[in-house]
Formats: sequence, C-alpha cells, structure tokens
Amino acid sequence: MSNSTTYDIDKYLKQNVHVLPQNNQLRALHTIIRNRQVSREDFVFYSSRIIRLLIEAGLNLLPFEPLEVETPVGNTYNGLQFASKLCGVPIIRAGESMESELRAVCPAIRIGKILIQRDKVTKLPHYYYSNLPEDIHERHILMLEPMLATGGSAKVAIQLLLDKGVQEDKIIFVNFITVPEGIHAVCSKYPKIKIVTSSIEEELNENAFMIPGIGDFGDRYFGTVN
Ligand SMILES: Nc1nc2c(ncn2[C@@H]2O[C@H](COP(=O)(O)OP(=O)(O)OP(=O)(O)O)[C@@H](O)[C@H]2O)c(=O)[nH]1
Repeated sequence: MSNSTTYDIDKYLKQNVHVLPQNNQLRALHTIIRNRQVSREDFVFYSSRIIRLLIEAGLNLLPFEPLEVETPVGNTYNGLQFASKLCGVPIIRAGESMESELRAVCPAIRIGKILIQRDKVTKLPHYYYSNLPEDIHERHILMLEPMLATGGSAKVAIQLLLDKGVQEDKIIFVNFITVPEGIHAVCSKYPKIKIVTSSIEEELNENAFMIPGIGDFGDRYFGTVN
C-alpha cells in the first residue's frame, strides 16, 4: 500500500486531531488488547475502558456555555453547561462497539446509523444504508468508527452527513486507532473535521492493515473470529 509514502500530518495534529495522552495507563490498556492471546472478554472490557476515555475527550470538543450555580455553602461556582443537540452516528458494524459507552454518559442521545462495507473484489467502500434523525442538519455529530486506515469508508460516511446538511465543523470523528495516511486522507478533504483517537500507528502494510495494529476490531469485539 503506502509504506513508501510518508505523510506530513503536523498541520492536522495541530488543527484537527486530538490524541489521548499517551501515558502509562493508556499504554497498559493497549498492551492488553493488542495481545493476540487476549480473551474476547478481556478485549471487550479493556477496549471499552479506552472507548470511554475517547467519548469523554470527544464531548470535550463540543461548545460550552457559561453557567453559574450556587454551591451548598452559598457561594457561586462559575461553571459551564454542556452543549445540546447531539447525535451519535456509529458506522456499522465496528462503530457499534462504541455506542454503549456513548449512551452510558448521554443516555437520551439520538443515534443514527450508517452501513458502509468494503467490496471484497474492488476493495472500494460501498454505501448500503443509513437511518438518521430528520433534524440531523441541526446537530453536533459524534461519528463512531474504531478503525481509520485508508480513510475510504470514513470519507463516504462524512460526505453522506454533509449531503444531509450537517456542518463539517460539527462532526467529531471518534476513532480508536489510525495511521498518518488515514488522517491525511480525511483531513485534507474535510479540513474542518475533528478526530479523537487513542493511537496513531506507524503505517499501513500491503494488505491495508495498520502496523503494529490491533487486527480487525469489529471481529475481535463481536467475537466473529476465534
Ligand atoms: N454535551 C454533553 N452533554 C452531556 C454530557 N453528559 C451528559 N449530557 C447530556 O446529554 C445532552 C446532550 O444533548 P442531546 O441528547 O442531544 O439532548 P437535547 O438536545 O437536549 O435533546 P434532543 O433534541 O431530544 O436530542 C445534554 O443536554 C446533557 O444533559 C456531556 O459530557 N456532554
């Protein structure tokens, strides 16, 4: 694939991409789930902990309004109020692994779905189905997709949202792992989008797998491979 090409993503790292702090805690969580021997139960448990961190980091990128409250000791706390009018949009199927963590913190959040799959022969992403709230054009979108490799499927999903009237700067792409090629593919086409990720991998190999990588996130999460 792209091993010979280097992608200069410094600009996107400043403007578009929020990478979770690469501290020991996060690296230990990643070490458990990247181990090919890990049980499915542990894969789901520990990847869900990382997904929760990603969701909180994504919510932090939304706008906030000032809000004062009176504390129990009669003082004023100069705080902030959460943004409203959100919509979570998992890209079926792997993105659905992130939905429950989003619902756990925003229980009433609207959820739309987009199904895009890679054609086995052409390797190109193919759009099959979507079901989105009618007023999606008024909402902030948390687009959920754990893998951003070549960026092909992500670009189809983002374009669909834009065609529905969503503002590009209101899309937050919550992603588990990516590579410079994927960041470049998405951010060069959609410069106002924001991406939250827990890891930027070294590169894509000739089969478009991220290296060192995690394998197929959806298969490991949903248990469709042993
Ligand atoms: N923005 C944000 N909202 C949060 C968070 N945690 C809980 N919420 C709640 O989730 C709501 C998010 O907005 P939506 O679910 O889109 O609700 P809404 O715009 O009031 O109502 P609908 O139009 O019915 O979707 C906020 O009103 C908060 O009460 C958070 O971390 N960030």
